[in-house]
Amino acid sequence: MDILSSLGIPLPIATGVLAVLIALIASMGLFGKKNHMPVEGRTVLITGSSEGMGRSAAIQLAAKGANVILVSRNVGRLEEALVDVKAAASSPSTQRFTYISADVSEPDYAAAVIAEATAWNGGCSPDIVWCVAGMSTPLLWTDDGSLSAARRIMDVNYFGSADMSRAVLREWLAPENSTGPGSEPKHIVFTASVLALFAIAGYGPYTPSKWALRGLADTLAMELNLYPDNPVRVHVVYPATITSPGLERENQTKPGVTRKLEEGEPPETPETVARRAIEGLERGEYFVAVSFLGNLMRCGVMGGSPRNNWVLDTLLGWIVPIIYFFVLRDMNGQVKGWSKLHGHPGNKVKATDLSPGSSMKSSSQRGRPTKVTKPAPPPRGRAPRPVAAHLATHEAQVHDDLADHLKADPSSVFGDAGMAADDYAAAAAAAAAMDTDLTEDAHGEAEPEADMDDDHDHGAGTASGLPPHVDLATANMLANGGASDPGSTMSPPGQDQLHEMQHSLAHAQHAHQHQQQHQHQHQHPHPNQHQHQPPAQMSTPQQMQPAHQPMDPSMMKTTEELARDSGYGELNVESALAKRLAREPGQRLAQQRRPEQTLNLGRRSNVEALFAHIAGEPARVPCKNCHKGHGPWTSCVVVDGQMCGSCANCWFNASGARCSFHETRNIQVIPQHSAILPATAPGLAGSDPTYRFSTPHPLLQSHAPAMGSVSHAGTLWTSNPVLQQMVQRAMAEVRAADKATRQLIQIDVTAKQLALQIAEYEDMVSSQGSPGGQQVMGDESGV
Ligand SMILES: NC(=O)C1=CN([C@@H]2O[C@H](COP(=O)(O)OP(=O)(O)OC[C@H]3O[C@@H](n4cnc5c(N)ncnc54)[C@H](OP(=O)(O)O)[C@@H]3O)[C@@H](O)[C@H]2O)C=CC1
Ligand SMILES: CCCCCCCCCCCCCCCC(=O)[C@@H](N)CO
Repeated sequence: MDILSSLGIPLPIATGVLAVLIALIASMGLFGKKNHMPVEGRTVLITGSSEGMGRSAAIQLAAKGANVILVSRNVGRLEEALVDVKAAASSPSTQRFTYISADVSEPDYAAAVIAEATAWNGGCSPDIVWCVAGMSTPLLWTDDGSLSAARRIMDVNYFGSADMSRAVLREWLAPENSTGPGSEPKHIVFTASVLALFAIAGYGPYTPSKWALRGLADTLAMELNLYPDNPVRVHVVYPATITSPGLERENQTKPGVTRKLEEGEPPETPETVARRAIEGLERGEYFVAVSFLGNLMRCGVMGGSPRNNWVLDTLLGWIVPIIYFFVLRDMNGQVKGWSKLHGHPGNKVKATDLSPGSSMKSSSQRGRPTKVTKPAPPPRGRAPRPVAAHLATHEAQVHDDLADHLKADPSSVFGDAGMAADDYAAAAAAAAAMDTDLTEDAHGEAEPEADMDDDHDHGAGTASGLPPHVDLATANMLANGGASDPGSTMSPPGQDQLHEMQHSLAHAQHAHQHQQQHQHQHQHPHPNQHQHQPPAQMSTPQQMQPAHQPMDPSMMKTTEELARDSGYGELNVESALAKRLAREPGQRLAQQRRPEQTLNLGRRSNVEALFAHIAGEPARVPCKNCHKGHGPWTSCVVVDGQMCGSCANCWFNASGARCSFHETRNIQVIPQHSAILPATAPGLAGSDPTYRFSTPHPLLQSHAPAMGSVSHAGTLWTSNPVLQQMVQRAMAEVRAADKATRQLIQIDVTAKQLALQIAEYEDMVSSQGSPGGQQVMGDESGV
């Protein structure tokens, strides 16, 4: 009831609602004995079941005795999910499980999937089909890319489910498949969202796709009466926020105001949502809401839809408009308040506009490139929100994976390299613009996106839509490891020269390495890692004040090596995050609380957890679970910006959702973009030791935003082992270098210094009027 009282809803109404709710629960007890959707021995096909709620539903239905067919695109993740689903089976000897890789957005994909499923199932079509596959790219409606996002989302969320329902209904409803009026019904389940019951600002590209599902379901609910001999039930599930990989992805583009508005309904884990959804299906509900507010919202929209319970739904339906009077007043007030506080959304760079390194400028400047930052044609319209990349990266990467059966990990696309959606857009643009020799990781994301552009109109929002200053800045970051600030980028000639110098330096170093291939491997940043280096990587001593531990290069071990030293042999390093961490300098040996315990390192996320434990930074105050002595290892370690903020211990064997550091537990502190983290966030920083918004070191200040791209924003390098390692690595590199290499390093350092000075000068010019060109506090925190 918290939300109600906080919304100022009078007590009598709240009490009335409560009374009806109690009646509702009681009536469920009275009417709810029969299981309307038994699954034991039956076959369930679930789309979108490799991750998130779909995966949890598959596991729980397996535990209830169902045979399960998983459907999604990424084979690697399907295989992983299949292992967990099999492990949950209640009678493993008789239950059967498989997966089918398919893209639900492909026109006419479903008939083939149903045919394959039917063949696998001994000629019988699945008894229950649950369409869960979905995606979301929250944006303001006038943002760049929102329309192409809407089309894409409609293809996945609506047509993906519509096609599947049609394919399976053509099977189920065929005359030769009649089973008689009394037979156990088949079930087609759609997955919508509470947003299909109550819309909030910022979900324009998404909400209609879910409303459309409601329309289709109502249609089918009536149409299915045409087939009394082929009983089929249709259902729609309405989750609110689910702490899934999908949520992490959508948060990359979510407008600040949207985050604020959705705080009213607390996030739930995929397991909880799946469990409540299944309970509702078993009760025989048509519209399945999985929370109290969800149920209220459901009763508020019933219109001509079939009711779960005519009496209660109607009673609640009378009350809900009164509640909405207050809710809408409050929410519209919040939106107006937001606009008062933050100004016209188009007049400033929103959180997601910020490429790493750009800083919030004074309001007169926001989003408007200056002469210096704008060397080529002006950007179109308002400050661009390069979102097409968000759409394209995860998605295109999966396409790519499917094509060559790579087991890459798109779920960590945004997290793994520490690059946000925007960075990928910029990276792609930069790649196109400069024909840069991007490192592997960047290729992985940038190229498929280019492919996507052929099919969709995303390209307009990315490569061509981005103002050149972003392209160049990001290209610079990619090329030299991040020493640039898009808000203050050098002019193209300077950039080009620097780039060339670096290019030749890289070549020379490479050649040199070939000549003397020896102990270099530990000191030399891996080519992939190079782009993740915070900007100060090769800075001069007066900038970096190297850590005073003298370092023996041969002492430095990678995380993977330390994992082996800790007794974990044979590791399957598959996910992008694991790959990255494996190469990073290890910080510690992993010490198990129970050394006799054998950890399941066949699971990719567990390898990530192990590596994170070795490479990460110890939390100042352990999370609640570690404090209680849970988790495999003896210390509480986090890798900034990874694993949804949860610690390595909690990430092990779970999604970390229970970790008290988990970002969705503390939604206000999730950085929209780490580049705009508030310099100080009293209370927040204090309450969560993993978020340390210390004022950037003065020497790093101008580069702190760029460091956002490597998820170290706001962390003092002196207290950050990764940065320390970087300094040490740089020292080691120089010490180990011979004369020729040292000369090259000297050129590199000088070039970077020059670039820094140009950048700083530009920053100064472009921030005239804003206080010192300093990072202005981010506006997403509500602080
Ligand atoms: N997360 C949330 O806050 C909410 C989510 N929802 C809805 O609930 C459902 C589940 O959400 P969530 O748990 O977050 O899901 P996730 O985003 O975590 O997972 C999505 C699943 O769908 C699959 N998928 C995505 N696109 C396609 C595609 N084109 N073809 C085939 N499979 C695809 C993914 O696998 P792969 O990438 O391998 O294809 C994955 O298995 C979705 O329909 C979502 O819209 C509703 C309310 C809130
Ligand atoms: C009578 C009723 C009272 C209403 C109270 C209003 C509370 C607003 C909650 C909005 C929650 C939005 C969750 C979005 C989930 C989703 O679908 C996306 N995450 C997917 O992208």
